[in-house]
Amino acid sequence: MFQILVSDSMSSEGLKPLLESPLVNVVQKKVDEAANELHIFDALLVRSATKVTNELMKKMPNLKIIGRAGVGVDNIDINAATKNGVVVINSPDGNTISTAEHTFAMMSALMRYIPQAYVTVKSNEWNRGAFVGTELYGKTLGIIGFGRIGTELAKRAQAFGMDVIVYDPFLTEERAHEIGVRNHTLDELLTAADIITVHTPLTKDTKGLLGKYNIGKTKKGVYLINCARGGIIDEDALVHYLENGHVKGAALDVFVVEPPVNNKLLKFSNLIATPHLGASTKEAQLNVAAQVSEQVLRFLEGKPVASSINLPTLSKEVFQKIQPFYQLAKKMGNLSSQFMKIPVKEISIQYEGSVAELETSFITKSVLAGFLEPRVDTTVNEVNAGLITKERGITFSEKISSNTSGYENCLAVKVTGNKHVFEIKGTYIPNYGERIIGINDFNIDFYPAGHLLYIHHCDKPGVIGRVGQILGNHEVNIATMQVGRKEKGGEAIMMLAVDHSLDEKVLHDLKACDDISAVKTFDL
Ligand SMILES: NC(=O)c1ccc[n+]([C@@H]2O[C@H](COP(=O)([O-])OP(=O)(O)OC[C@H]3O[C@@H](n4cnc5c(N)ncnc54)[C@H](O)[C@@H]3O)[C@@H](O)[C@H]2O)c1
Ligand SMILES: O=C(O)CC[C@@H](O)C(=O)O
Repeated sequence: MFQILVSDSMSSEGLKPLLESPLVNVVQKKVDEAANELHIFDALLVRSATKVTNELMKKMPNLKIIGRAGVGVDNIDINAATKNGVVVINSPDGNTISTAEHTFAMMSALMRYIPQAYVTVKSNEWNRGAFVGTELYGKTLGIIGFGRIGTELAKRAQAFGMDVIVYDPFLTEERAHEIGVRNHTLDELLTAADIITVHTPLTKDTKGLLGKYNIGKTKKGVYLINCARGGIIDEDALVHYLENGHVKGAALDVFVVEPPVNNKLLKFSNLIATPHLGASTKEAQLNVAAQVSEQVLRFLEGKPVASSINLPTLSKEVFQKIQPFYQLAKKMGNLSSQFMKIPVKEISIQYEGSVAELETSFITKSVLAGFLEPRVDTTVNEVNAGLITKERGITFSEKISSNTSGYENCLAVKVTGNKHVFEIKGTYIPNYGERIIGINDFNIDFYPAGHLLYIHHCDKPGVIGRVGQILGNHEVNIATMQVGRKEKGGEAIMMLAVDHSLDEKVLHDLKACDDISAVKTFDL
């Protein structure tokens, strides 16, 4: 019989599939309370309170699967789970509606001073003049991050007669059109919206997305809402703009540190807050617990699971053969995504030579996982990449090519957006490693790892020297440098590996250089 530890509070209705199964025994205890019996458990079910660290996993040698009843897996050390051979699953859409509704409730409460007014009535005050609110009707709601929750929120706001504009660099026009919203640039949204709400994952691109500079571009009197992850709205910047009155009010369900300790934001009467309650409804808790219970049971019965976010489902032997290509594919997908920071409609992958004889569908999923990684909240892997790609309105295809590029094996990825196409080619050379051998029409040869700097320039004497000079002036050390061109004196590209990530000032100086038409950086 399998032993299951449920360490955070979960809906017992949702846990029914496990509680009623003759295959498993369910123990509902906090990890600390189960300290002496941790070694017996095959599965661990958590919400966000239990921190699943490598140390905890080491105390659970029988552990096979961790089920997260919710979306974010930031409380689980996924890398350690993968290394320890533990599958991690989550329930990506079980709490979407609840979180969208909570955001809507926060917006209404914010604009009508409901929490502030409630406190005064309970203190026997009757001060109607102090709480003159603002209608939602006719206001422009700016949604940053238009995934599952952003979409549900938009539908509700439209029903209230709000004008909804969105910013999501990965949203396709078709999908925006389907839901009846307009996708804008971030600057357009910031200057046009009366209320701005964020629904992105917390990534290196979204951390502090609404910081001092960007909030400074918003309308005076703007309202800001964060029911996604603490830190997407920079907390110090928000203090600054609440203090000077530029931001009229803010609503937060999430904080950088939870529970917040000595947080200056809490002193503002025009800031309303809830203790991470987005997913706290009976329905959401039932959904997420039921989804996770069913998947855990399937897994323990040896059946495939749908929402695994870390481990592949191949046999060890097959996996070993494709592992080098799997890593190359992931990096190529990731580079494509970083090159094309715009909506994408289609991804096609072409296989040539010996790689074409392997299990290419798995390598394709690895390209997709690498592509999605910078764009989504949960860890994407070969198990869920296809599904998430389709959910994002992106089609994908693979083809075996009879081309001969001169390499023993070659992988080509083509990413198509509305106006732009990006192509990248790679190969794996045994005992030598992964190489990127083509970018768009340029032949090049570099190792895809670390901090990379890409420059599109004119093939003229002195350009490479000026690049070296600028990097030197900024104390940036160049590890390697490769150049590719189509013809003498024409367009050319260079790819440099540098010792650390580059800041805006370096990029600014490079972009200001004559004969340089594009500069991009990548961290792999
Ligand atoms: N408060 C809560 O209790 C609660 C509950 C559920 C989810 N969440 C959080 O809400 C967030 C959104 O969840 P979801 O299920 O809608 O996720 P999702 O993955 O469906 O949507 C996220 C969207 O953000 C977009 N995005 C990524 N990077 C971006 C960027 N730099 N700029 C603009 N958009 C960007 C993606 O394209 C995607 O469309 C997550 O952080 C999740 O953890 C909070
Ligand atoms: O467990 C919770 O209530 C929080 C869930 C939420 O933040 C999520 O990411 O799904």
